[in-house]
Amino acid sequence: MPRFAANLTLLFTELAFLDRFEAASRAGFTSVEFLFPYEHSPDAIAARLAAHGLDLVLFNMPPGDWMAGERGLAALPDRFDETTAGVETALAYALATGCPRLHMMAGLADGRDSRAGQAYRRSLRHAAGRLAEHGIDLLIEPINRRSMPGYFLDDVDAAADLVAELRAEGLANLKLQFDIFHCQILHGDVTTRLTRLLPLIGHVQVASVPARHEPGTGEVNDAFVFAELDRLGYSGSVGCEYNPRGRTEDGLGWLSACASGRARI
Ligand SMILES: O=C(O)[C@H](O)C(=O)CO
Ligand SMILES: [Mg+2]
Repeated sequence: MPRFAANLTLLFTELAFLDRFEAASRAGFTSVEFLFPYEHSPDAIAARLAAHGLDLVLFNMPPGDWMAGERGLAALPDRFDETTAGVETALAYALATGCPRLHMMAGLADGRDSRAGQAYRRSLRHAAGRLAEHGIDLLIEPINRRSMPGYFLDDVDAAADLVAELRAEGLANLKLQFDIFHCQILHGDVTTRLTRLLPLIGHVQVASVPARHEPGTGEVNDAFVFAELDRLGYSGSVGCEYNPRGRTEDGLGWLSACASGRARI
């Protein structure tokens, strides 16, 4: 079975953010991810990770004004300075915590807008260069527009093509963030895409479809997908980026079902 990372933005929300690290460790997780750490210092995050023996496997670069509805800056032509400042901010957290990969969100823009496409490539080239200096990977994630209306990058195959294009230019640390939840909503055909795109994938995430709850509670046989990841030799993590149906701990039975190798969760 893959190594599962607790997403501390969505899980254990019964607790304050900094208290979620201990809860994740107590629940048996050895790694975590989250959207944004920026309300806390890098040292505070690093201290919680160390105190509870957790690895941090992913977080997002600053997304602009999230509360005002912004969902990233990279494809916004007039926000490059803020984008580059965000890379430096995220890099400080990654270096303090040992996080090996960062997700750069594109923002709300028309995917057919050439100016947005040029801005996106400029942002990715800059960020990949800065992160490569420290051996850190840069990830981009296609997100379905039902979950995030207006999001610039909303197609898995187009995202993979862009990763391949820029990797061929030399951005070897640019990788695809493959969220099973978004892929199922956008396209279906999840395991075929996982197989075809595996060389480009830097991180996987999971949630049930359509409700975005615990794995195994939706239309996808998530246990089958996890077994396929094993068969494919995927050595990364699977981020548990779902909204628990009740108390987080009460919904973790799927983890032990996976560990026991049960065919369905
Ligand atoms: O929503 C998602 O699936 C992304 O992983 C994310 O972090 C932006 O919300
Ligand atoms: Mg995701």
